[in-house]
Amino acid sequence: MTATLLQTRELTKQFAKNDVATVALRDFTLSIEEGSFVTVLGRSGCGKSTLLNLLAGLTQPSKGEVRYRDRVLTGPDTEIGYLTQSDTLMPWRDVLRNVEMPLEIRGTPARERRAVATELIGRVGLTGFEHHYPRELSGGMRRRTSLARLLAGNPSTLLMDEPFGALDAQLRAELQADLLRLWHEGGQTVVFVTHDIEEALLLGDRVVVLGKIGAILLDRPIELARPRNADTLRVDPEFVALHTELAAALQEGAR
Ligand SMILES: Nc1ncnc2c1ncn2[C@@H]1O[C@H](COP(=O)(O)OP(=O)(O)OP(=O)(O)O)[C@@H](O)[C@H]1O
Repeated sequence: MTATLLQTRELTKQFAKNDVATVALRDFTLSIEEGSFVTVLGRSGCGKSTLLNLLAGLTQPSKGEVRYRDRVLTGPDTEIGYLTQSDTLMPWRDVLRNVEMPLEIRGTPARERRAVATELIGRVGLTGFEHHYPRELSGGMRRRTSLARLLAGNPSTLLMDEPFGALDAQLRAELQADLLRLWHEGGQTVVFVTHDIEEALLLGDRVVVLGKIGAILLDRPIELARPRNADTLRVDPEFVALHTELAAALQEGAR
């Protein structure tokens, strides 16, 4: 039996700016099982990034709580890794030293952190680029470096906010495949935010569709066989039916 790892209870987040209040998320309740790959699908502005920031412990809820391994999350946790939409690589550090960062923070001895970082750089396909700086890399290579840095912290949970959104279709497909392989090898729990239906179906064990202020419009297990190949899936009747169902839910949420 799988255990619940991450749980939100009536999570609400309200922002105030110039005396105007915006509710980004209201009474959001969700349980995520350990080792699962959950994709969160929703249109722009529905509260996806707000949700991930709360799950990462980076912001505190206005109401409700996030529980991680059955304790209330009150701040960032080294077990929870977060890959944001934008690049947060240190421009003055080369690939190797960027990937070493989480290990450095933890006080891992230099020799060991070099070995771990070098291995991870290999796993994301960047061997040979250890001494390149972020400005000398393509967008896809920067994302791979960010992924390696995320894994260097050895988190058991990966929160990913549209991590491949800005990449061309081919690169995106490559990184999706890399991520699935790394997840398969590592067994982490993944919460992956996207606004792309195909991406949600290609990656997830379960798709949660959000409407306005984080209302759950649909929470659907995805039983498509793995490994999933985008080209063959597109003509798979089960995939087509799921795509139609998710598109309808998204449309409903826009009303
Ligand atoms: N720091 C903030 N201050 C004020 N309002 C905010 C803040 N962060 C988010 N919001 C508001 O909360 C709502 C949800 O924003 P959020 O970034 O979570 O949406 P999203 O679904 O991630 O959007 P996108 O897909 O475009 O990234 C929006 O109306 C946004 O303007």
